Amino acid sequence: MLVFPNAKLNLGLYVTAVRPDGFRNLESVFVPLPWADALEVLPAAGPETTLSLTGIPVPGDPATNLCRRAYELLRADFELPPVQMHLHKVVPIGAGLGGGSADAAFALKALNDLFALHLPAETLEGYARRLGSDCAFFIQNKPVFAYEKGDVFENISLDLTGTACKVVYPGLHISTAEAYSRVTPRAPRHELRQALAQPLETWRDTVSNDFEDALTPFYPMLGEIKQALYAAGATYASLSGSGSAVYGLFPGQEQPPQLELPKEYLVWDGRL
Ligand SMILES: C[C@@](CO)(OP(=O)(O)O)[C@H](O)COP(=O)(O)OP(=O)(O)OC[C@H]1O[C@@H](n2ccc(N)nc2=O)[C@H](O)[C@@H]1O
Ligand SMILES: Nc1ncnc2c1ncn2[C@@H]1O[C@H](COP(=O)(O)OP(=O)(O)O)[C@@H](O)[C@H]1O
Repeated sequence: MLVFPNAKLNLGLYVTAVRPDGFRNLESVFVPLPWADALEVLPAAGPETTLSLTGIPVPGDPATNLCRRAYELLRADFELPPVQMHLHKVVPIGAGLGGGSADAAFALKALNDLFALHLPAETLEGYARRLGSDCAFFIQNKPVFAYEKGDVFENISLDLTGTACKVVYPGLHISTAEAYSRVTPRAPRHELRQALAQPLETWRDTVSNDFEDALTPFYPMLGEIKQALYAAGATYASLSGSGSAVYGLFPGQEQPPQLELPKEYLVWDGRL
């Protein structure tokens, strides 16, 4: 079975409180971004479960790769045969695009389908929450208002389908834990669902990401990319999640414009 774990963008992100478990409560809107890895999951030819990797190198021991952890989590509850998995990594890591979380969630969905476990979305979301705060979003993979740890969702009627978008990753791996440690929780600046219900032209003044304010003084390139996106005609631009990817939205355009950027930056151009 071949699946394509896609990334996500955060439209606005407020870090609102430290929780008793040490994690933070947040408020954000998550939308799928069609920049994707490729993940193949097959019954193993031999007795061992294996994971092979190509594409962007994934830091850490492959035994702790989130695809592998997704398999082990289900195997603890179901009689799964060994599998052979192959992940071709395309989405940059430590980018605020949720790429690792997507791999984990798509691995759960692929195993559910491959072995006809018939687990409903809510059950898969429960497993996904155990692998990471962002993971559960990718089970249903549709725009949602996310709160608590970013793993509880409310449906929203926001349709950005077809909107031209440019995502710029400056090659800077910001760990999520480091990013959270730099943010002081505070009350949301605006009611996010109300702000996003207004025309996209107004978002620049009302929709913000607390990580952007906290991280830009340490990484000025984040502010420079955002300014370049606005100078190129973006209607809205922001850091995604805890960074370091910055995106611009160009509604009404066929494709986002070309930008002069350092050669080492990774850029995704497309439509949502
Ligand atoms: C910031 C966000 C916003 O969408 O995305 P990314 O920038 O990573 O894509 C998410 O909250 C990232 O979720 P995820 O990447 O799954 O984080 P986890 O693996 O659960 O946690 C990594 C670390 O981040 C911190 N953490 C994470 C989530 C949360 N609600 N509060 C936290 O304090 C904790 O220090 C934790 O040890
Ligand atoms: N399949 C995977 N893809 C990406 N990262 C993975 C994967 N499996 C485990 N990881 C670990 O997760 C970390 C990425 O997490 P994070 O900084 O939250 O990035 P992201 O922006 O992709 O959510 C990496 O440092 C890596 O060690």
